[in-house]
Amino acid sequence: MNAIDVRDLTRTYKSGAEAVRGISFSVPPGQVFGLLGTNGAGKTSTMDVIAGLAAPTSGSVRVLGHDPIRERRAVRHRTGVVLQSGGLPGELTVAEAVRMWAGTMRRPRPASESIDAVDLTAKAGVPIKSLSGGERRRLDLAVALLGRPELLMLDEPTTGLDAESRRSVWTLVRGLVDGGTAVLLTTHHLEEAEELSDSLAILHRGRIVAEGTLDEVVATYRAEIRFGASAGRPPAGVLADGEAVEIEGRHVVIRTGSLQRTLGRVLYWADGAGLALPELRATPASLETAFLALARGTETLEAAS
Ligand SMILES: Nc1ncnc2c1ncn2[C@@H]1O[C@H](COP(=O)(O)OP(=O)(O)OP(=O)(O)O)[C@@H](O)[C@H]1O
Repeated sequence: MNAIDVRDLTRTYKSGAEAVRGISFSVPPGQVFGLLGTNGAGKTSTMDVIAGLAAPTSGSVRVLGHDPIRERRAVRHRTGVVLQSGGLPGELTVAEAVRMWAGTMRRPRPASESIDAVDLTAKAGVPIKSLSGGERRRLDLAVALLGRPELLMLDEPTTGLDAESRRSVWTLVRGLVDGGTAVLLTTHHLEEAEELSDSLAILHRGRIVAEGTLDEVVATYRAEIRFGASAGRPPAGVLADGEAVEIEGRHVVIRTGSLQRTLGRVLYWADGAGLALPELRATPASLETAFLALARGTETLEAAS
């Protein structure tokens, strides 16, 4: 059974804002599903429905086979959630807060084990209000881990964490996933999505615009060759159909579905013309390329062909 099944989900706010406009995806056990997107794309609106905090406007959501609102009791003990606003009382110490949460669970891990898993043992006696932003984020994660969840929902879990803490959270998440936990992850850190996601979807204005494994998503975007505009555009015949050439600022930019072939042609042209291509750079497609293409409103290769 899938940890999450989302079918034709929409969510419209009272203001009329259509935050989610008909999305479907599934997350099997033991996998990380990355939900990515531009600001306001609908990630948090989707996560809230899956976490049982809001009802869908239409469509259906199943979490571990259950309706996350109507069958909340069946779901609550089997899931862990890290949302953007962790709401633990600031007067309590780290250890007190984690023990308090453990008291509400059926078979919690020992509080010290959860605290240790997020490297907060040295801060166990410190009041939450004195923690740094990154330490609070790790405390939220410690609480989410307490119930040995089958599904972890992580909404931007490493925002505000330094590079070392971020990596230790990644290692922790991968360890849980190797043990069979499913993870729904939203993040603005593309490196994090690349590092953790077994599959991912990119949301844009409430719709999924790209979905699949990292390789599948990236393969639908174009690689880029760029060099100084002083060299001029390659003449007709150098590039194949469907390869776009533009002048962007001081650079000639060529976007292509076949980096090796196009680069070969460009270099052959430049050699023949006795041109040195200033600041030549060839960049394969990546999640970053995909995002920049979204921001520019550029079509994917599939849509363009
Ligand atoms: N409570 C609300 N009332 C009305 N509109 C809302 C509400 N919450 C979010 N929205 C709108 O819904 C859309 C999606 O917002 P959402 O927070 O789900 O996006 P997001 O992908 O999580 O964004 P970000 O990356 O900026 O956190 C946005 O246009 C936002 O303005």
